[in-house]
Amino acid sequence: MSQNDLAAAPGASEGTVTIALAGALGRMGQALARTLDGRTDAVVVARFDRPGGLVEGLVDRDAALAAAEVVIDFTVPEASVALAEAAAALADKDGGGPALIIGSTGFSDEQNARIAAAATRLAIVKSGNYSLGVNMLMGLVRQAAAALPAADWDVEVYEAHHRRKIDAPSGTALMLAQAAADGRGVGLGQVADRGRDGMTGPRKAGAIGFSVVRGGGIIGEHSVIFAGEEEVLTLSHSATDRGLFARGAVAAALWVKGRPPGLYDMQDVLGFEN
Ligand SMILES: NC(=O)C1=CN([C@@H]2O[C@H](COP(=O)(O)OP(=O)(O)OC[C@H]3O[C@@H](n4cnc5c(N)ncnc54)[C@H](OP(=O)(O)O)[C@@H]3O)[C@@H](O)[C@H]2O)C=CC1
Ligand SMILES: O=C(O)C1=N[C@H](C(=O)O)C[C@H](O)C1
Repeated sequence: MSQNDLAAAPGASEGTVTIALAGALGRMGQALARTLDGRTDAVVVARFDRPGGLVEGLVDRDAALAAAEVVIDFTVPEASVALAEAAAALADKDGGGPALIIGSTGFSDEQNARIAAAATRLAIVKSGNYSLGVNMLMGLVRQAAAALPAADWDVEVYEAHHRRKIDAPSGTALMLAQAAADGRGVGLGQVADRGRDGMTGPRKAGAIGFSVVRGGGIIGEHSVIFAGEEEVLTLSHSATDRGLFARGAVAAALWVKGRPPGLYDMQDVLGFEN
């Protein structure tokens, strides 16, 4: 498929954001295709997935980068980093190239740094969760963590996902823990307790603990538990359909078009104060 064919995709027009889907064959790629089906404000002009093997309707990554104004990427960390660096190279070459919406999770610190470097050259929105509810929950968690003294209230983050998820804790759990750490004015790296097993001894003062469940088809459950000696406050979110994340990612794609280079998140898209 040539760039001209792509530009002539049904529904594409001046007031439309043209979108390429990375990870098109995956669960989120398919949810995005369903969400975008029939829309005229955001139109899919290219789809791609893991290289190798010809699948009808897919193009290669570089053709997709050349064709779209925004790439929505729900894949794996190494693919997202490679995509960001390829898009940054295009931006360097002729000031063109698409903006990115990155939904993948499970990044290492080194991978996050490479995406941040790419974002000095193009606009990237990156979030571990594109739902309105989770982004609202982050503010509530920050507020509760700031108000409840760490000496009396222990923070635990619980998450549950389907049996096919490959990273843990989830990107959302890490974002919620970060919000709690921000509320307390501490570094998450210093207080995170990511695995308990055996004779652990008593709970470390000030720790933010994680619990991870994997099973069946659970779409995404998250709770932040504030446990006091005589009362427990739990702030929770349940996702019941992946279309939720897809709609949020499309809203981010509409928002990012024409933005200057920078690393944005869903809080920026929603206009929430950080
Ligand atoms: N931020 C958010 O709101 C959300 C984030 N996610 C995250 O999105 C990611 C994807 O989730 P999900 O759709 O469930 O996972 P899937 O495994 O169903 O889909 C990922 C797809 O990406 C493909 N892929 C792998 N490598 C490449 C590559 N180099 N180039 C292009 N495509 C590639 C995979 O191919 P193959 O199967 O051959 O490996 C697969 O088709 C996960 O990290 C998940 O945690 C999920 C939901 C919401
Ligand atoms: O892998 C998933 O499915 C999901 N991943 C994201 C995460 O890691 O937080 C978001 C959502 O919970 C679904």
